[in-house]
Amino acid sequence: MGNCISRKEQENSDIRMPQPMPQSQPEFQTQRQQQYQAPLPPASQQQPVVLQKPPTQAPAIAPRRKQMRALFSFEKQVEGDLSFRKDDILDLVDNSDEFWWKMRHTETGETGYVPYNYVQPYDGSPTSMACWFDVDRREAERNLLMPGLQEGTFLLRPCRQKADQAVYSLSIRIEEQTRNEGRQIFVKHYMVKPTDQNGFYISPKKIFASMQNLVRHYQNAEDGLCCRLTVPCQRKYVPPPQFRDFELNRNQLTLIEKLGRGSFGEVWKAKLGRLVEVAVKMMHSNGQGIAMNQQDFIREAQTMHKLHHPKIVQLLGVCTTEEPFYIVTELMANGALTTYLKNDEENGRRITFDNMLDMLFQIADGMAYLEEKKFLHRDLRAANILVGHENVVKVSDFGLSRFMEEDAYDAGENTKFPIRWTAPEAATKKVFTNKSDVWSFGVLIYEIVTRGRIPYPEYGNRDILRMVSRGYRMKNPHNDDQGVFCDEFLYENIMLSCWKADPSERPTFATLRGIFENYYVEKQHQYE
Ligand SMILES: Nc1ncnc2c1ncn2[C@@H]1O[C@H](COP(=O)(O)OP(=O)(O)OP(=O)(O)O)[C@@H](O)[C@H]1O
Repeated sequence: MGNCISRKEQENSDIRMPQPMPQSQPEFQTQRQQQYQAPLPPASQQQPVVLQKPPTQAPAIAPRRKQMRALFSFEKQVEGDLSFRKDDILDLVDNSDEFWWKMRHTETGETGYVPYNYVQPYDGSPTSMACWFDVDRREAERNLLMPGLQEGTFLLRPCRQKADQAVYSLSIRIEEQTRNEGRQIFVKHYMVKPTDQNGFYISPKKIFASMQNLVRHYQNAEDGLCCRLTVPCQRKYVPPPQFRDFELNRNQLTLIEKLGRGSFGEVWKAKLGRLVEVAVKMMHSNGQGIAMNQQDFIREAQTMHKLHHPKIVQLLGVCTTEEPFYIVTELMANGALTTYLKNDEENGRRITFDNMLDMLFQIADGMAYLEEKKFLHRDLRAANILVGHENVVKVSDFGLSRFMEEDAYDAGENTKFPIRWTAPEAATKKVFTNKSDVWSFGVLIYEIVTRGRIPYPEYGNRDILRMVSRGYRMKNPHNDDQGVFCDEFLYENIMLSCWKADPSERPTFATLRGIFENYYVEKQHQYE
């Protein structure tokens, strides 16, 4: 896990006093080649503007209209969309819709809709820089710890602790040779603060007139940072575009490969148009334990379509004009977490305890979003968590269990009802709340730390409900002989609190997210 320095440590960083330096290039440039792709000038010409008082006048060339730069290529899906290539510059025409912005291509003059998360501002602000990522600390670390990146790879992101101010964090990949553990890779974070005159600084002794100048300076010289900045972090994975039409045309889908089968039917990898890879879940409205009224299904899917969070699998659209219905979602490269965890065992255990904590943070983050939206999952377990690249995990299949037939809730041996994951009040009285989801989250922790073991391994379905209702709880699965690590804090303070008999005594997902975000700090605090 990355090494996160505290603010105090950061402020104590050895950032040296500035030397007088010549002025650098103007801050705002209209040519994107100049601003984003120009090779750096020789080191001698790359000195930063070092100013005690940055100039208050406006940038040399003020933007005439709001322009955006394309982060990824996009191919139009339906009439009215606008196709573009990565790095194209687009004029913003109308952003009144949350997800689809009307834009004009600056080269072709064509106008159309583009997904809002495929573009970034192109106005010289920090959020328009190639190194800008709109992510939190953990996500920054995940991006920077990917294999194959060079030391000094960096990104700029909002500082969550100071969300109300224009404070940023600069996150940098560090590699260090240690005596015992060989080469260690971690991430350091520096707070970048604004001055009253639109300048920025890491150390108040060295102030820059713009974020671009600050970054350029630390690309040239370490100057008190833990290492010199090298290259901006690459955006490796293209986010799924939100389709404008909720009802998709199934003729536009090309099924490629069967990925698996669940209670609702088969799941296929498919292409929508030429560019976008998706997953298609095929569902029959009746039979095999499913009782689905088309109108209910569409209504539920419409609600799910409006949920957007980096840690929940995005529902992109549906095909409901004929059977089987299709649910089209974002494709997750590594499939279900259960299989991913079990394969890890076979592959010689590459997922560390820190990786597991990181997964738990991501899941708690996604669930905290659903909690905030007052949406119940009802079937939270490792089989319904999907894995993307590099241990990215997302919550999937939320809300779908509503379409299971009532008798599927009988706790028989062969039932589809996930009795091992379900809170007693939900299993016995059908009272599903965010707190019953929290119970399931506690069981999911067990699955993760044991790398996919079935919960309550020694008991059959019928016994579990009876025993749990009488107060039985799974023991701490920590067992050195079997290679299971689960520390006391995780078991006592988190798993057992998720399994409190009284739902109101269980933590919220927002609390759980906070605990996993700062796990070691929270743990230390607990034992002080
Ligand atoms: N979006 C996706 N991206 C990649 N693979 C997926 C995706 N959705 C499902 N899969 C694959 O298809 C399999 C079946 O998924 P599905 O959600 O239908 O069933 P399940 O969750 O395993 O079981 P159940 O339906 O009982 O909850 C998964 O195990 C996973 O491997």
